[in-house]
Amino acid sequence: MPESTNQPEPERSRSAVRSLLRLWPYVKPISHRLFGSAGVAVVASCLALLIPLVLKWIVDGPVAHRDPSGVWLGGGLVLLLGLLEAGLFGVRRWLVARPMAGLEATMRADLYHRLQRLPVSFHDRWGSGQLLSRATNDLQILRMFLTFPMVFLAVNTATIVAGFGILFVQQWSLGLILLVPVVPLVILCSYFEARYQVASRTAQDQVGDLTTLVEESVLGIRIIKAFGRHRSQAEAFHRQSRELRGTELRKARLLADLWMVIVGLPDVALGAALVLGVVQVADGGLSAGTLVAFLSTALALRWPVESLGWLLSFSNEAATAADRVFEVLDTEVPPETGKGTSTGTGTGTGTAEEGRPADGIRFSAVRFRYPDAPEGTPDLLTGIDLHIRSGETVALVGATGSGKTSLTSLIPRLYEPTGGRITLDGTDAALLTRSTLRSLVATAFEEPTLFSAGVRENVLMGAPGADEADLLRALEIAQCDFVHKLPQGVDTQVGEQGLSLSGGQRQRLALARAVVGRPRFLVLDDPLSALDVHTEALVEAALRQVLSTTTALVVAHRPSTVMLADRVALLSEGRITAVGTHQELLTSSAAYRRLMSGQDGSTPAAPDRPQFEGSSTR
Ligand SMILES: Nc1ncnc2c1ncn2[C@@H]1O[C@H](COP(=O)(O)OP(=O)(O)OP(=O)(O)O)[C@@H](O)[C@H]1O
Repeated sequence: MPESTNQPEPERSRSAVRSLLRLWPYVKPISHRLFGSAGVAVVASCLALLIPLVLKWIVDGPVAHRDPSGVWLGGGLVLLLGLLEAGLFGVRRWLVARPMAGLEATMRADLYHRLQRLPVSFHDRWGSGQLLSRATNDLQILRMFLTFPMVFLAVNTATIVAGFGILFVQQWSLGLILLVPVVPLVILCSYFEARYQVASRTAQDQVGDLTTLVEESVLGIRIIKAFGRHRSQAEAFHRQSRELRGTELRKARLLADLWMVIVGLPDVALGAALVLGVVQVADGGLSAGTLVAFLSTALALRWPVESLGWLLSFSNEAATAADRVFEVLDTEVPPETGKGTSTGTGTGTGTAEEGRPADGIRFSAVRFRYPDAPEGTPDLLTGIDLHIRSGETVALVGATGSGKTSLTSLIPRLYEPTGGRITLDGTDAALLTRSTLRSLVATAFEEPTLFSAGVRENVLMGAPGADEADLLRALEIAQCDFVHKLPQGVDTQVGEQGLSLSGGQRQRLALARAVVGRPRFLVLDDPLSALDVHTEALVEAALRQVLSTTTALVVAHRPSTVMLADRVALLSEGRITAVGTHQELLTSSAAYRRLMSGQDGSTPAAPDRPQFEGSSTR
C-alpha cells in the first residue's frame, strides 16, 4: 500500500501574507462582522490600558492624601473598567462565532464540489488522506485563525502602539528602555518564521499521509487480517507516526526558542526600567504614582507582546493550510466538452439527439495513455477500432494488464482519449457534456461499491429522476429479490455503516444501479468477478436480462462471461486484434484459444471449458 502521495511538490518558500490574502473572497461577505469584532477588541484592550492611569490617580491622589473615599471610588472605577473589558470580549466572540462557522462550511462545500468535479486522473495522483485532512484539519485551522489569531495580531499590535504612547507620555526615558528589544525581536521573529513555515508544511503533509495510511488500514482490514499483514502495517504506521512526532517536536523546539526570546528580552528591559524608575523616584524626579502607572502599563503590555510568538506561529500554520486548500481549489476542472471531431451527424451541442440512427458504440483509431504514466512509456492503447452494433453485447477479452478496464473507462470519459474518436449512436462522445454522456452510459465496476445509505438511495444513484416503479423494475432485472427480505426492505441501510451484503448481492445491486436509468449504453467491468458457483448463476441470470435491454461492452475474464456476449473482441498490445463470435475466434485466433485455455497465465478457464466449447453465444 502506498505510504506517500504523488501529488505535486508544493512550493516551499512563499509569503505567508500572500497565502492568507487569498482567503479574502471568503472573508469579504462577513468582513463587517470581522472588522466590527476587531474594533470591539481594540476598545476592550484600550480600556485595560486605562486601568494603570486610574492606579496612578489612586496612588498620587487618595493614597497620598489619606482619603479612603477616593480609594473606594478608584477601586470601583477599576472594577467597572475590568467588567467592561470582559463584556466587550464576550460581544466580540458573539459577533464572529456564527459567520466563521458559515465561512468554514462554505469553504468545505467549495472544496467538496471541486473534488467531485475533478477528473479521476486527479484522484489517482492524490492520496485520499491528503484530501481528507485538507477538508477537515486545514479548514478548521483556517477558521480558528480568522476567529482569533488574525484579529489579535491586529488588536495586539494596536494595543502595543497605544501602550507605548502612554508609556512615553508618562516617562519617555523609561519608555525608550522598553523599546530597545524591538529591533532584535523583529530580526529573530523573521528568522524563526522562515524555519517554522517549513516545519509546519512538513507536519501538515505528514498528517495527510498518516490519514491515508489509517484509512487504508481500516478499509483493507480484511486483507490485512487474511494475509497476516498486521506487523508490516503497524511498522509503517509507527514509522510515519515517529516522523510526524519528530516534526512536531522540531516545531515545539522552534516555538520554545521563540518564546524564550519574546518573553526574555522584554523582561530584561522591564527590569532595567524598574531599577532606573526606582532611582528616579528616590531622587524625586518621578512620582511614585507615575512609576506604578508606568509599570502597570508595561505589565499590561506583556500579554500582547508575548502572544505575538504564538500568533505568528499560528498564522504560519494557517498560511500553510490555505496553501494546501488552494492547491486543490486551484486545480483546473477539464472543460465539459473535449476536443472531439464532429461526425457528419454529430451535434456539437452537448446534447444527444433523440431519433438518431442507432449506430451503437464506435471506436475509431482511439489512443490512450494515463496522464501520470512515466515519461517515455508507450501509449497503452495505440489505435482501437471497434464497432459495437446497437443492441449488441460485445465481450472484451485480453491478457491481464492489456488495458481492458482502461478502454472501458474512456466511454463515460472517466479518462479522456489522447487520440481518435468514440461515437455513441453517431455523436462524438467528446462533444457531449459529461452529464448528458453519463445519462446515456451506465457503468458497473469490478468492485461494486455501495454507499452508507439505504438500498433505495444506492440504486437510484444511477438515475436521480427515477421513481419507485423504475427502482422495482431495476431490482427485478438485476435479480435482486433478496432486497425484499431485508429487515426494512429497500430502506435497509447497506454499505460501510449498514448491513453487510454478500459479494453476489453487492454485484447485483451494482447492476440494478447501472440499469435503473434505462441507459442506452452499458459498460460492465468483469461483473462476475470473484463469485461462487451458485451466486455466479444468479448474477449471470441477472446479466442476461440486463444485457437484453441495451448496447453493452463487457470486460470478461472468464469464459462464462464471454458466453453472455454476441461477439468477442480481443485486445492485445494496444489494439483490437480479432473480433468475432466465440466460436469464430476459437477457430481463427490462436491467441484467443491460448487466452481462453488459460495458457497465457492470465485467465483461468479450466472449470468453464466444457461450457464455452459449446456453440451457443447468447
Ligand atoms: N490510473 C492509472 N495510472 C497509470 N497507469 C495505470 C492506471 N491504471 C492502470 N494503469 C496501468 O495500465 C495498464 C492497464 O491496466 P488495466 O486495468 O486497464 O488492465 P486490464 O486489462 O483491465 O487488467 P486486468 O485484466 O488485470 O483487470 C496496467 O499496466 C496498469 O498498471
